[in-house]
This record gives sequence, C-alpha cells and structure tokens, in this order.
Amino acid sequence: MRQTSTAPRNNKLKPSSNLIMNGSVRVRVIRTLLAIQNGKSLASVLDPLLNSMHDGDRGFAHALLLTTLRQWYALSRLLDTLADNPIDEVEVRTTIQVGLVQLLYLEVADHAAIHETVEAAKEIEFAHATGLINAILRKVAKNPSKFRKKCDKKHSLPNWLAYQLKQDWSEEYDDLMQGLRQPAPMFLRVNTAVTSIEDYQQALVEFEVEADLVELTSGLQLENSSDTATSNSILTKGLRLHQSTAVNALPQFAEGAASVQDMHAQLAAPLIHSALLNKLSIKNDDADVDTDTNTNNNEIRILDACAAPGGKLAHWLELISSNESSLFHVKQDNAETSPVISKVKITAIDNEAPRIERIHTNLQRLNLSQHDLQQAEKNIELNIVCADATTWQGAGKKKSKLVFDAILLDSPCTATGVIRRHPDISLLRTEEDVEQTALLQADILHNLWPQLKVGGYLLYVTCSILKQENVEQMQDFMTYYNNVVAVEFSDDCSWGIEQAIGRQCLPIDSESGDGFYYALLQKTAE
Ligand SMILES: C[S@@+](CC[C@H](N)C(=O)[O-])C[C@H]1O[C@@H](n2cnc3c(N)ncnc32)[C@H](O)[C@@H]1O
Repeated sequence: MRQTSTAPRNNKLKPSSNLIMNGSVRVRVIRTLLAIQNGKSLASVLDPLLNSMHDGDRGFAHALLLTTLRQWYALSRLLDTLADNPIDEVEVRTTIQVGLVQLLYLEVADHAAIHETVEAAKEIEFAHATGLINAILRKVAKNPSKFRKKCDKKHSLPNWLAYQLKQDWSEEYDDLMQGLRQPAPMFLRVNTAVTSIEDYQQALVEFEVEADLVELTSGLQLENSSDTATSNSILTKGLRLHQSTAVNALPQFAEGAASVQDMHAQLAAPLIHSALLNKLSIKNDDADVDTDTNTNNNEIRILDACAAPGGKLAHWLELISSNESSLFHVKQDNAETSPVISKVKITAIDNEAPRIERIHTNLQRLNLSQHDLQQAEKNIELNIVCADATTWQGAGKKKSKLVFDAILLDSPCTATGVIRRHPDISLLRTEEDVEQTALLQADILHNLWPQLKVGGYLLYVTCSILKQENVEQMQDFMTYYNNVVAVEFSDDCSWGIEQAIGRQCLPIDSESGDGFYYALLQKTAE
C-alpha cells in the first residue's frame, strides 16, 4: 500500500486557531483531536464539541473522542505497520486513527466506519488521502480481532512516560499500562452536612441510578487517637456508580447533596481533618501550650494551598461543618470537654483567577460559600485569595511566620494519575514538564513549611504516579529539614501502596480510584 498524497508532508501542526464546530460528527471529532495536538486541553474543547451536537450524536462523539485519545499511541504504532510509506500528515494520521477506533474498539459496522471516515476526510479537505485512508481501513476491517490484539499488546503512552513508569513500577507495570487505557469509574461524594450516604444511596435507587458503597480505612498512626480515626476505622465513604451519569440526572445535585469526586481524591480532606483533630486533642491535654503564633489560642487556622476548583476544600468544609461538635468540643476519655476552639479560619489560595471563580461557583452549589457559613452562624471564616503559593505569606506583616495548624497542599503536578479521565495528558505532557513540575512543588513546599505551627500537619497530595513528584520529592524535603516527621500508615490501610514516605494509589483496578499520592508530615520542634 503506497501513500498517494502529493501534498507536502508536515508533521508539525499549524498554530492553533479557533475550533470550527461544523460538519459531520466524525469531522468535528477529528477537528477536536487536531486542536488537542495543537496544545488545547480536552477540558477546554469537550464542551464546545458536545454542545455543538444534537442529543442523539453526543454519546457517540464522546466515546469516539475519548477512546481515540486513550488508545492514541497504540493506534499510532499500529498505523506505522499498516502503510508501506510513513504517513507524516498529522491530519491524515488523525483521520485514520479515528477510523481504526470505530473498527477495533467501538464496534461500528465496517461499511459505516469506512465510508463515513473517508467522507470526513473529503469534508476536511484531505481528499488527496482518501484512497490511502480507505485502503488501510479496509485492510483492518478484514481481520479486526488480529489488529485489536496487536493494538492491545503494549502500552498506549508516549515512550518516555512508559519508560519512566517501568522504572518506577516494574512489578505493577503491565497492569498499570492496561489500567491507564481504560475509562475510570464515576464516584460521588455525599455532602454529609446535608444528608447521610445511606439516604443518598436510597435516593439514587429511586432515580434508577445503581451505585455501590465504597469504604476506605484510615491506616493513620497518629500520636493520640482518642478523638480521631483509629487506624482500622472507616476514614471515608463514597459511592461508585455502575454507569457514568449526567449530574442533572442525580437527586438533589443542584441543591448540593452530592459532588462528583474520584474515590482517592476523597481521602484528602478526611486525612488532614483527622490529623487536625489529633493535634487539637493533644493540645487540649496540655491547655497551657501556646506557641509564638499570630492567632488567639482558641482559634485555629488552616490553609488549602492550591485550592481550585475547590473539590477538596468543599469536602473539608463539609467535614468541619457537619462535625462541628467534635472540632469545637474535643473529647477526652469519651467525656466531652467545654469548647476549646472558638473559630476555624480557613484560607484557600490558588494562582489562577478563572479557577478561583470555579471555587466560588462550587461552594455556592454546596451552600458552603462564606455568605452561607455566616448565615448558618457557623464559627467558620473562609477567605479565598488569588496568590502564588511559592511566595505568599499567610502572616502578612505580623512578626511570626508560624500561622497554620494544618495545611493541605494538593500540589500542581503532571496529573499522570488521572490519565484515564483526561487522556489528553499523554499527548500534552513532555518529559521536561516532570522536571519543571517537581521544581515548582519543591518551591511551594519550602515556602509553606515555615508557616506551619509546631505540632501542625501538612498533607502533601498529588495526582501523579511518577515517583519524582511523590516519594522522591518527600525524601528530598525530609533530608532538607530537621523539624519534620512523616506519619506512618498501618497495615489496616485499605488504599494505596506503602512507600518509604506516604502511600501511592495506582489506577490499575477498573473499579478503584485514580493515581493519587499522599504523605502526611508533622512539624516537630527543631
Ligand atoms: C491539583 S490542582 C488543585 C485541585 C484542588 N485542590 C481541588 O481539589 O479541587 C492544583 C492547583 O494548583 C494551582 N497552582 C499551580 N501553581 C500554583 C502556585 N504557584 N500557587 C498557587 N496555586 C498554584 C493550579 O491553578 C491548580 O488549581
């Protein structure tokens, strides 16, 4: 089979232009894939694509786009074996890959897959390549199972990333490579300030949405567990839907009864909240302890350092407002004490203003905006600030830097742990990004650590599965400071893989959550 194209070969894309959303479904999907290869994120092009379509076409367009992205590198390797001469034109390669996905993964009838894809090529003005596209797709249609096997054999990642993951996860590598090519399950977090998880699960049944209860145990080995989650107690509960569903088909979604959040992302708020309760119960043991801080002794200050769009912040606020009694009346020996905490002051920062807007929108839906908290007469003060976490100082002009009792650092990262949900990441990330991101993470850590009070906790989180951003980042950090200990997790922990510091979740199992990393650090006296 020879490439018939006489057009100049260009394996570079033209500068990104506005996405034109007209033509057939396949034309629109191909244009969207070209925009992603030009640097646009899936998140920025998905809604324009789907909103440009009739209801009946959306499901197919979504599946075609997402599956093509998930299988991108495997399809590309297969394509290289199918043509006699290299095919360099990005538009032609993209069109053929869209055709291959229909034949190999989406079970579209051969004649429709081939005919419609060739027509799409004509519409996009690649008529010169229709002979080639037709010939390759016909060849594959003759024996799809053979080509599907070939395609599924290895990974579907850029080689640099597959290589690094093999270095990092040699034992888990094969499962990981397959796991990353699958769609992720949809999980819900129930807003316990509004309803119980059991009641919400029942409400789902009435809406004919099937869901399983998922429970994750704490595993935390904290100093004093009188009022905090013990190591084998349930840390958090979520719901896994049997099928992904539009949020407007969920009961009381608009009223804030539930949020869509990955199950492993639902660990962050309960982990830092348990640690905070632990710190308070210890402090209550020794009420005279007062460090050189900027706050009243009975106020606590907490920081969400990279907060947008506010998923983990909202979860933490839900826990604080629904557990108000345990936070404000710390228990000792099962007896309630008088209130020790008069106010929780929460600061949330992020350096991207448009993403800060999304925090406000999300909190409003959940009735957790600053205004809502005031109206409900909660002793919670929320301050959302657009600021750079590499330089921002929570103390302002005050003398002591020691400000926060707990810090949640859900750090910017390569997001390699969420490739199942955002498969464009494997097209957009480069090897250099890993180095740059690790440096940014270190800068943020070094700026925040001096702002944590002695005895306070910092939870470091990423949705990366690369050790350089995770356990190795923590090892470097702990080598640098002599006032830090890492909290250990016991064998009771039902999530993640134990690391030298912290735990790593890998997106291997089709029923489990994404690839998050967690390390809980406590500040000690120097
Ligand atoms: C993983 S996301 C946070 C997700 C969020 N915690 C949630 O649960 O919804 C990382 C965030 O870090 C922010 N970010 C990146 N660099 C930053 C910096 N130098 N200072 C503050 N925020 C930064 C990004 O804008 C992004 O919103």
